[in-house]
Formats: sequence, C-alpha cells, structure tokens
Amino acid sequence: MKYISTRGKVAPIGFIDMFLMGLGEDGGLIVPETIPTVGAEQLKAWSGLSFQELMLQVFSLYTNGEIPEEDLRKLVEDSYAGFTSPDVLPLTRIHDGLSVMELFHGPTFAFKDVALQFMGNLYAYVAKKRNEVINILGATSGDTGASAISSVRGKEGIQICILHPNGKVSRVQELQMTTVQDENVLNLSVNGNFDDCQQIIKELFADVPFKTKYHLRAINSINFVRILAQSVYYFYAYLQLPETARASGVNVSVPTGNFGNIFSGYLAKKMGVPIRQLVLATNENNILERFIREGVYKPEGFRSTHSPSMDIQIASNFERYLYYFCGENAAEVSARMERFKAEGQLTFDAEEVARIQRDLTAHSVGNEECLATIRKYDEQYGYLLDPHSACGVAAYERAGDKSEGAFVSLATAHPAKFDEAIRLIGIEQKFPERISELFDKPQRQVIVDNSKEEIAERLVDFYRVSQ
Ligand SMILES: Cc1ncc(COP(=O)(O)O)c(C=O)c1O
Ligand SMILES: N[C@@H](CCOP(=O)(O)O)C(=O)O
Repeated sequence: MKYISTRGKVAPIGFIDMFLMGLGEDGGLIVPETIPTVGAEQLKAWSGLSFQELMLQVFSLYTNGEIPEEDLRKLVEDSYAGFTSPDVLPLTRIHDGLSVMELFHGPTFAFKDVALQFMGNLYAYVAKKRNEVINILGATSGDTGASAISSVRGKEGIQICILHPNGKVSRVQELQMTTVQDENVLNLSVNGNFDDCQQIIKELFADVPFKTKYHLRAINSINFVRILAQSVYYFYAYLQLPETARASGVNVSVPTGNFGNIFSGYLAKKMGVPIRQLVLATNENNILERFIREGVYKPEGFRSTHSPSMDIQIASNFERYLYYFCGENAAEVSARMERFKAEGQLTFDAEEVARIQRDLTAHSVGNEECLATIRKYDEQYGYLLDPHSACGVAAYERAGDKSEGAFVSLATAHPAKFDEAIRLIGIEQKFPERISELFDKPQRQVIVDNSKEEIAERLVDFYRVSQ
C-alpha cells in the first residue's frame, strides 16, 4: 500500500512517511493509492472483536508491515488503556429506532481522543525508532487541541504548538489546553476564528522549506492517520449492533465541521461497512449542508453557536471527498480547487448534485433546535446530549427514510465540556472530577494576532528553546 495526493504531485510514499508528511507537499490531501476492501465474510468474522482488535485489523490493511505486529498491538493497547468504558466506545440504546455511540470516554471527553491518543503514541514511537524530530503544529476549535496536547504532553522528542481562536472555545476546552504546564506545550490564542487558525497552519505546512526545516507534523484531520483511526468506530458501531438489527445495514448520523468525522464514515463504507445513509449534521455554519442540498460550496459569514467545535466554514476534508467524487482524477481536483481559490466558491450541476445526494444527506441544526433536542432527550429518555451530539440526533430526527437499517448517532463529546449551553436549558450537571479539578489550576497561553508572520516567529522561538 502506498499513499498519494489528491492533487497528484506527491510520489507514492509508505505509511510512516505519509504520517510524517501530514498535508501533501503539493498542497493536496493524502489518500491511499487504493482503498482495501473487507468482504462480508471477513466482516462477519470480526463481530465480537474488541475495539482494540478491530483497530489492529483495520490498520494492518494500511501499514505495509512497516510497524511490526507486536509493536502495533502495544501502541493500540496503550492508546485505549486510559478510556473509562470497558467497551472503549459503548453503544447505548436510546429507543427502538436509535442508538448512540459514545465516543467520549477518553482522557479529554471528546471523540478526538479515539484517534489522537493513538497518534500521540505513534509519534513517540516514530521519534524513537527513526530518530525523527517531531514538532507538532495544529489548529483547534477546542477538542482537537485538548486531545492532542494530552496525548503528547511531557513526551520526549516531541513539541506541540496549538492555535485556538481566542474566546471562541468553551471554558472547559480552554482550561484543558492552557492548564498544561509541560515545557513541550505551547498554546497560542489567536485573535480570529477557527478558519483563520486553520488557514495559517495550512500556509505554514504548504511552505515546504519552512516545514522541512522545523520538522512540522500534523495532528489535524489533514493527516490521513486521523481519518483511518476514526473509520474504525464505524466498523465497531455496525458490529456492536445485534445481528438482527444490522441485517439490513446501518444508517449513521454524524456531527461534522471539518468533514473529518463524516469522511471517516465514507471511507469505512468504501472499505465494506454496510452503511446505508450517511447523515451529515452541521450547526448554523452550514456550508456543507448547502453543498449537499444545492451543489454550492461557498463559505459564508462565520457564526458562533452552542456547538463551538463545529463553528467551521472551510472544511479540510472536503477535498478528499471531491477526489473520490471526481473518480480519483487528481487533475480534475486540482482544477476545481484552483477555481475555488480564484472564485471563492464551487458549483455542481444537477446531475452532480444527484450523485452527491446518493452519498450523503444533510441537515443543519439551528441554535434553538439544538437546545430543544438536548431538553427533549433529557426529559423523555433521561439521556443528556452535548450540543454537538444533539446536532447529530436532531439530524437523525429529520432524516427521511428510517424504514430500513438500524440508526446510530455519534455522540462526540461529554456534555460537561459545554456547560454554557446545558445551563441555558436549566440543567445543572455534575462534572467528572477530571473536569472540575481544572478550574483551580493556573493557565499558560500567549495571545497573538491573526498573523502568519507573528505565529511563525513564535514557532521558531519555541522549537529552538525546547530542543
Ligand atoms: C465535539 C465535536 N463534535 C463534532 C465535531 C466535528 O468533527 P469534524 O470536524 O472532524 O468533522 C467536532 C470537531 O469539529 C467536535 O469537536
Ligand atoms: N472540531 C475540531 C476542529 C479541527 O478539526 P480536525 O478534525 O481537523 O482536527 C477541533 O475540535 O479542533
């Protein structure tokens, strides 16, 4: 298995090189040359496997033997040892028609831990085995940053700098990132929004001499390893359903912002998980819904919502979807992305929209609907959703055909991370101890302008000092 770029100008590379490259050096996103498939018999044989065993099976299809099996097993076991549920990602039945897959039992209470605990360990492994310098650079709307920091804090040979939008993450998310005192962690709080942070890191990654000189590594979903690790929970969700329930496949409702969560499902489907509908749930930042319903991919005004981690306009993984949509034609992807850069939008004709709608359905969930969904599920089912998971459940409610296949909605964060929204509906929740103890700790962060140059200077200083 080799890896190539959606823009076609990266010579095929192996698994570890792909992991280290992060963003393609031609500005595209890395994808596998071919997607391996898992037949129905094989899938059946995997039922009953733990999440860790499933992860090993899926990764073995992609790692080319570059990581010996016993090393991969240890990496996987270590990565999920800190999850508090024995099932790692438990599937909870809400009612006959709906189950929720809880992806938030990791150390930072968000689904990002599923991939990032593993990636932190993998970076430490590669740093040691290949003597690589690992200087992680990431952008976050709150959860990726907290999770990535927790996965590498204090680890030898690794430095991490995370950009988050100043004042636009929840209080708990901010504390999870900024109360970490390890010297290998730098938090930059940017006067801008998440799209600004993501734009800056993408420009720094695209500056290949700078990236090479400072050994910049990615933890965001531009890194294909993130997507691959996330694809495993779609296998697990399907296989955890009772055999009768999954007999005609599964529908999955997916809160998404950067298109990473849902693209992982699209990949799992291509690998062979019998997913019927992939329902894309967004908040009021609804560029992805407009793309799917109307065939127009055009960023519009940024809105702050009750689900701040999905306050995203420009979705990184859109380009990966475009690649498959264009029949894996890199020249076509490059031309369309050039057009997007020049004109600020992409449009798709009626035949193309019909094709997109065969892959994905979409619902954007307004602030009021989000709160009403949290209230309803608390009152009727005694289940407290966080605002991102509530977008997923609201989209499930609005999804059209529910007659075939079981329905699973992904619960992507613990409600304690977003108490600002939960309080608005008058619910007082009890925080897990690991969250309540954050409020007494001192914070460490640097507030910076939304300026690539200023941020590059900070990075150079940080990497010099910490090496
Ligand atoms: C809690 C939560 N749910 C859902 C999402 C959506 O994930 P993605 O942007 O990777 O699609 C995010 C981050 O964007 C998140 O932090
Ligand atoms: N919601 C994310 C935004 C970054 O997305 P990623 O999946 O590319 O890391 C966050 O919490 O930071």
